[in-house]
Amino acid sequence: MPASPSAPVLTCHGLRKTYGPRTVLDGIDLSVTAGERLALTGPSGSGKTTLLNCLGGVDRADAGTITLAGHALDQLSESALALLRREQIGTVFQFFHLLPTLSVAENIELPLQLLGAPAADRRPRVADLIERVGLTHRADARPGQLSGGEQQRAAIARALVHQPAVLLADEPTGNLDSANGERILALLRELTDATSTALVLVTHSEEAAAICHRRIHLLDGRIERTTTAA
Ligand SMILES: Nc1ncnc2c1ncn2[C@@H]1O[C@H](COP(=O)(O)OP(=O)(O)OP(=O)(O)O)[C@@H](O)[C@H]1O
Repeated sequence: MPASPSAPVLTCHGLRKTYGPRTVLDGIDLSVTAGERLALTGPSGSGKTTLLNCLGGVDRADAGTITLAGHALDQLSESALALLRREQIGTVFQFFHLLPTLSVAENIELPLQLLGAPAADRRPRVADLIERVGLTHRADARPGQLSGGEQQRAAIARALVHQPAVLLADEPTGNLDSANGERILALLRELTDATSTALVLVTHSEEAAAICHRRIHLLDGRIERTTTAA
């Protein structure tokens, strides 16, 4: 499964993050190209989620640089960073984080609304994504009426509807049984291939790491090893 040989869409150099006296990330360098899937693995507490949050601009690092779609995150104002995140990042979580009062279609449409896309542009994008994740027949349901696997499929559609450069996923199969987990992984692979979206995937699961082109294993906030899929 060759990744696109294009320029990196997300890089970090010398990333460092501390919480009080504790150094949680200690000099992380990585880069991801368009269409590439990168797994972040490592024991509990090794810094995976902290790294994902820094890469996504949710947390500010204490030192080092992060460049997303050509923009150095540490040089952006809060409002410019928020806009860049909205445009260039999609996020999938373990517990779905869909808004319970909105329908599946409305949840998926939300990123486009927040970006101010006209309704005429939003509708075909939403219809396309709902179909790709196999939820057309559930478009009007509320998230609470869906199974966990269906909620995660809706969350993936929401994460990709605005065509971000990077999809960040934190244990996306962690709350699913193995059959639903497999379906979610197949979907992530298929959709990131089809859209050339880079994926950074935090996981404890071998099956999830196996859909990735490369794996970075963290230990105590440092990269212990990097492996490339055969
Ligand atoms: N807001 C915070 N304040 C203080 N310490 C924090 C904070 N967030 C994370 N940490 C600490 O940073 C370390 C790394 O946490 P992180 O969540 O990144 O690990 P992880 O590798 O994702 O773990 P897991 O696999 O259990 O989710 C942990 O020791 C954690 O307790």
